Amino acid sequence: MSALYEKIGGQATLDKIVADLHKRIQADSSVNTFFAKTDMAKQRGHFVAFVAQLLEGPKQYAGRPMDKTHTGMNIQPQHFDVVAKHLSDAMAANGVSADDISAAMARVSNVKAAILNK
Ligand code: HEM
Repeated sequence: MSALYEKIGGQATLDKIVADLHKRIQADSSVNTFFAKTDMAKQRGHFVAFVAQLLEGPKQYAGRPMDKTHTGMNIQPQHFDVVAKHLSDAMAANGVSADDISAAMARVSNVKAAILNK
């Protein structure tokens, strides 16, 4: 079990963070068009599993790799930054400390290259 995954409150907190993140994304016209045809309930499950794994929690992500998932979307750095900011705000809103948010976001930035310009 990872210190970080446990520290932020484990699965229960992560579920809340990702639900909150999706609300923020859907309310933001600079990124919500990307998700127009997405089944958000299904995507939420995948995202929770992926982020749990990223934080060294249980290995349960069984979705597609990041480059394949985002193929054809032509995601630009500004889109990535908007989604990353919503994720960081969602963590803060759910009681994650500033230090833990920084550590989590450093891991999220590791997947940036796999997601951009695909
Ligand atoms: C912040 C880092 C990001 C991570 C860790 C991430 C992770 C994921 C994961 C795990 C999935 C589900 C994969 C699957 O269904 O097999 C997914 C799907 C998706 N992502 Fe990302 N993503 C990120 C950033 C973004 C950004 C910036 C955008 C666009 C602004 C985006 C757009 C999408 C869309 C539209 C889908 C759904 C595809 C579909 O409907 O099948 N993602 N992402």
